[in-house]
Amino acid sequence: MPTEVIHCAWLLTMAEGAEPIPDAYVKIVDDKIVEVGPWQDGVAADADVVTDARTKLVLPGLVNTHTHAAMVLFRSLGDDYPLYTWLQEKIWPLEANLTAEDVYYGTRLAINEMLCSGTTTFADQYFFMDEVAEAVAESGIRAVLSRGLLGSDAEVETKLEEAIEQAKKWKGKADGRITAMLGPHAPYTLSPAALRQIVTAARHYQLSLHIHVAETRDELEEIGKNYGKRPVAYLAEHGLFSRPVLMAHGVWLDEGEISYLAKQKVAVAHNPSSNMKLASGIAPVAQLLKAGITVSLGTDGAASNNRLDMFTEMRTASLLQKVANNDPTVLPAETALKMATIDGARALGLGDQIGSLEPGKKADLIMIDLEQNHLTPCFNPASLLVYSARGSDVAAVMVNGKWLVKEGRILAGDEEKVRTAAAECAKRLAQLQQGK
Ligand SMILES: N[C@@H](CCSC[C@H]1O[C@@H](n2cnc3c(=O)[nH]cnc32)[C@H](O)[C@@H]1O)C(=O)O
Ligand SMILES: [Zn+2]
Repeated sequence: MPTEVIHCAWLLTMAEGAEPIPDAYVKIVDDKIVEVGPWQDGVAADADVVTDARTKLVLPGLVNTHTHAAMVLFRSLGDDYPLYTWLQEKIWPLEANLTAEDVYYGTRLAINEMLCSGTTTFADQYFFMDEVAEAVAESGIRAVLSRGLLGSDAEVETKLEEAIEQAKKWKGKADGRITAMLGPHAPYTLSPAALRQIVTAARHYQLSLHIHVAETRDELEEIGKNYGKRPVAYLAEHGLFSRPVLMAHGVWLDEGEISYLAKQKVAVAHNPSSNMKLASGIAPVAQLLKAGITVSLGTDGAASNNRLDMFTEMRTASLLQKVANNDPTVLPAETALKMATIDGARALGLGDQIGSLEPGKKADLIMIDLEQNHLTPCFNPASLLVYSARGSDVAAVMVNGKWLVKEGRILAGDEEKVRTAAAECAKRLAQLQQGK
């Protein structure tokens, strides 16, 4: 059993009520954290490896709770449109030509981008889930995967069968780093019958649901026109909330819906950059938090962000709520950090395994290099992380007790190969689109 002790300048455990600890240590045995605390002589006496991080800040790995990883292939191919136009005219035609190989390399590229910017767990909703899972398994990252379900009832039936098989096949694989959910896409891409079928399957196989809800005003209007209801009521009518739900966006929610979602213990994945770029609106994050809802952060796909950098999302979430509420005390740095770590873990049903650095939890942690102009001085580590740091400040990343990034680079050493292969896939897809 290899034992590693990390000696760091600052430690943010993100444990309930814990303050940042200066001159601290983390002790790791195999894939788990066994001790944390202020550095003392002797704490590393039984260590096989002592990592000197006395110029670094250590915190839990960040949790990206909503993305479509392989969409990195479409980065910059459909900028500056509203959601429906973007999906129907730009993205879906591109996705129609995607192959399993494209999704594999796209996901590998996205994972490299995420790891290098401090994300250690991501929740994905895409297709070719076997290839997504292979990419996760090979890269060492942790993920909660769902196969997106949308289309005609017949299509959904086939995709649902596939999704159930894939969920069974991958659950707990890659040393327990992979878990699965079902991914009904959105209220406007599924019929009531399809929705009910997905919910029935989720109950039968005890799976949670990852779905886009109340993202745009257009969605509100369309669901209103078709069903005479708001999206949450429509989904509730078909039993969606009888399962644990990870709700992406939740931009257009009223007070009644917010208290209903709190009662149903729905977690909301807030994607501030995507919401701003598509001009979808401003999610009522301050109100959601006040209602006691678990609010986490996500990047959404790189075609609507266009980064997969959770530091950007922490900063943007905080600044956006301040200006929207005309109140600079709203969403302070500590809250943004919680959303990106422990609350992200809770939103994915992994709160007892990851999200904070506490004995018994998995060793998923990141290190920030403090010896940089824009990170000096360090009076308040949480503030520094949310308002000043960027993804590129991540020096090292450990997932499940294994170092995956050191000196800011992927240790596996195939970054360039993945980048070249993904760029080739993207080029082919863009050309196919143009040739139409
Ligand atoms: N097209 C696939 C399933 C797609 S899964 C996830 C879908 O979500 C789409 N998507 C990405 N970002 C957003 C968003 O912000 N709102 C709604 N859908 C999105 C994405 O393009 C993708 O089509 C099939 O044939 O089975
Ligand atoms: Zn999305």
